[in-house]
Amino acid sequence: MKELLTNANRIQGEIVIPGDKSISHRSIMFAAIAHGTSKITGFLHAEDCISTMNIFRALGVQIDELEDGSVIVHGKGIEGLQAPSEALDAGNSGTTMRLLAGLFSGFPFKLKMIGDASLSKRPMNRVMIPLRQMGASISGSEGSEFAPLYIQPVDHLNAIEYDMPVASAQVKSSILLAGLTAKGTTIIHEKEKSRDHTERMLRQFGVNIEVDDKDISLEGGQTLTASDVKVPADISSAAFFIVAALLVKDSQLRMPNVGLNPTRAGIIEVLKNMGAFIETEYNETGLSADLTVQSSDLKGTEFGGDIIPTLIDEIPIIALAATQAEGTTIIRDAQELKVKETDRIQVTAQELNKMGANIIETEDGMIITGPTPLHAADVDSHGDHRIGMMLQIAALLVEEGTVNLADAEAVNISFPSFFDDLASIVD
Ligand SMILES: O=C(O)C1=C[C@@H](OP(=O)(O)O)[C@@H](O)[C@H](O)C1
Ligand SMILES: C=C(OP(=O)(O)O)C(=O)O
Repeated sequence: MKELLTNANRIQGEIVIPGDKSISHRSIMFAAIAHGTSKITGFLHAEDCISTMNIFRALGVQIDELEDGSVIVHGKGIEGLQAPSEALDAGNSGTTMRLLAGLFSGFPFKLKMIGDASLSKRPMNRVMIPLRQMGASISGSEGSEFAPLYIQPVDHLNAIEYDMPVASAQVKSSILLAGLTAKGTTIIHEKEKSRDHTERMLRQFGVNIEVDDKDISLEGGQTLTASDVKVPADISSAAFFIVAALLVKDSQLRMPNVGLNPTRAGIIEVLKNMGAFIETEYNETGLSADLTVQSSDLKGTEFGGDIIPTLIDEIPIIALAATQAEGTTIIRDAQELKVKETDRIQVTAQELNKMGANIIETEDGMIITGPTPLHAADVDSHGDHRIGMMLQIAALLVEEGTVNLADAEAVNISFPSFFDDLASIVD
């Protein structure tokens, strides 16, 4: 149990948010399968990305971590990777397991991928079904769709044309990475646009990939060329500090260089619709911005549909903001939350309601009525990093008593310095 910070007077100053998790994973993957040496600056040194890094080390790739936090990857090309001597451990990371299932399906050696208890309960048919259509030999534990995953070498993969049944960047990326080693042109049609880091970064590594809004195509057999990657701050991590500064009175917080790729920036739009003061000063790439946030009086809102994939990981912290907003907030079309590290609809409602919130779970989201004062309670992250961080921000609003968090170490999955960074800006 960790005793959380409570009763915050104000939040002031500037905070450097750690690197984007989605981009950090992909920077290691693409640099490892590229020819030549790539330097990654702003890399996220957190458990999920370390799982990805260790997997490529086990495949024979030299990866150096420098003292200034940057990472040098000595790429070997896809054909240069070696068969590992042990099972590859994706830890808690869905991104690692699903993207690499696609990449490894075209490899000439057999592999086993394992994960922790949470990852071993997350659905893998969403990648195994299209990968089998491409000719992959991939199966889950004892005929199930769950990890450990077993991949056997096949003669070759064939490209497919695939209509995505679910909005998921992990599924899209898995198929694209299998498409790299497949014969023919892989074509994907998305119903709702999911984060496009894979498409942008493959292009940066020299891959010819065509993107026409929700239609993507990539020809197999292409090689990657080393490229340096500058990872911006993670909007999904910044989200906790944004909401903290909005909800704690008399606050003003600046966060430099936060990634605001349009396929990830839905939280800014939703919070602004709720009345949030958030200033965005974009840099020249148009994909990241310096953010300034001030305490704001919020009102309830409704959202669903296409915006959901652009803020999927931020829904627990948006739900907390909604508990402090005037009126009702309705979140729809977010059923994907049920298959994250926890069922984030159920756990968000259960844990915040313990503190006095009024959240009703629905099949595909939540109905939240505010504002409700939050009171002390013992709460639990259930091993989910985003739930743990959201509950610490909730605790800042508790005026009396102690809030204890079970399984607080979960924050190490995406944001190891979270508690220390927060303490440095809270009065
Ligand atoms: O591709 C990625 O880096 C991610 C995609 C999303 O998952 P889904 O593809 O399952 O929606 C997101 O929730 C996850 O945190 C990271
Ligand atoms: C869902 C998440 O990650 P992953 O799917 O990679 O485990 C997350 O970080 O919120």
